[in-house]
Amino acid sequence: MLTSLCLVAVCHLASGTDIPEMPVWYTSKTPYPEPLYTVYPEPPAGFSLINIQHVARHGSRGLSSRDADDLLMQVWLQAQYEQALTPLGLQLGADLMEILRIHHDIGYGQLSGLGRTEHKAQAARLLERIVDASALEDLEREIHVIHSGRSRAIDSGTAFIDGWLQLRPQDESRFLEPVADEHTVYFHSAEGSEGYADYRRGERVQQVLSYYESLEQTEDVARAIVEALFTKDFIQRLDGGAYWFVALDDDSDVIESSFDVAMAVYDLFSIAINLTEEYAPDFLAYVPEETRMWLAFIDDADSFYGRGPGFADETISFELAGNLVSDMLARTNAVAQGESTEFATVRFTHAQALMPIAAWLEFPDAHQGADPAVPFSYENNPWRAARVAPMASNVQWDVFQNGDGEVLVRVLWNERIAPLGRGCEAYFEGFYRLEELNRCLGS
Ligand SMILES: O=P(O)(O)O[C@H]1[C@H](OP(=O)(O)O)[C@@H](OP(=O)(O)O)[C@H](O)[C@@H](O)[C@H]1OP(=O)(O)O
Repeated sequence: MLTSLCLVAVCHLASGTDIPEMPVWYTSKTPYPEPLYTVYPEPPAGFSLINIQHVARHGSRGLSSRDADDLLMQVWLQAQYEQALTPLGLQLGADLMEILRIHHDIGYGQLSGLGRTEHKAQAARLLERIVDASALEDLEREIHVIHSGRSRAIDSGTAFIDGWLQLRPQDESRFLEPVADEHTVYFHSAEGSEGYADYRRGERVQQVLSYYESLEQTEDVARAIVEALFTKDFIQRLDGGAYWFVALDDDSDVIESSFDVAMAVYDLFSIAINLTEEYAPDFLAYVPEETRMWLAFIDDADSFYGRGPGFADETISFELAGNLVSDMLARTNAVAQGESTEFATVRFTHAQALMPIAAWLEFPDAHQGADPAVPFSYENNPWRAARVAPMASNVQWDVFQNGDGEVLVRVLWNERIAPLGRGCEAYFEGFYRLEELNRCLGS
């Protein structure tokens, strides 16, 4: 009795409600919160694992491009030249030098040591989850590897496979050559995504983001950050247009205001927590406590409209995730019908896929669009990038079949049981009949 109760209790905890708490000012660059429990509900007797469908964001990384570090260094050097640094501002210089050095060593947009660790550990937990599966021992059943084509995604796949082979070296020949497939895992950059690109850069999104930037609270937060670093005269010159700092690698990345400085400081804080294995300095000292929530909110709003649920009256910000779901369904059906010998397909991509698929599948708190007349806020919407798509976030389907050919799919989100939306009826908690998934998720 205790065992079954304990299992039920743990399963409930592993059902997506045991998300480890993290600082409320973490957003899309949150390192992966490993599940507190990895005990899952099992399928009924007679069902055995036949296939796994997996898609994950790359692991923790450095800055995606040379911007916040380079730009802030330019601002700092100008302030130093004008003797316009506060004592904290003086300290910032050494930390900027260190973060620039780290990026020189690992490269911009690259996986960090923590990122590799995250994916190696995910492979180990997946194997632990399916350890009794007889199909795992059928070395003729191949494993497909798909990525976005960008190095951090490719390297995440390599780390995942390394983690897998450390435990099962006999599987080396099962992993097929990794291939890039933008259509299914990088659909916002693939052919046919022009409508999304127009939306992402279009007036509707820019208007709502400009609205947030215009708010008095944004001004107050920016001032609190810059006044801790620079003299008032320097800040007045900065906001008066006296300077125009441009990123060396991309002239669209500029700092020309206190707001730009504040977001750059926040970006460095956000990325430093991805670089713990590189001993990156802690930028939290430069983000006063009273500013953190609002900066996180501004960052989340950009992700929410850019690749999350977006506006409630349209689906353009996430509808292309249907390409990925269709691929997962097609492969599952092919194996169930005996038309494919794949054991698993593992995919490695970006927030641009994991945020939209969470909205498309209508996972809890991941899909509520914003009323066009009432902009997204932390008060009116539960969406948080740190929970929806942290680094290495993932969706996994464990596919089971019995002797009668019936198929059940265990749906996991960030390695926890998660209920699907879109009217999908669960067979029981965490499990869906494949025919139900074809009905509620099929195109
Ligand atoms: O704010 P940055 O420039 O880091 O934004 C990145 C995206 O990172 P995110 O903001 O989603 O944390 C990055 O997604 P990732 O999953 O690869 O980390 C994306 O690839 C990169 O192009 C930037 O997105 P943007 O929409 O081009 O600003």
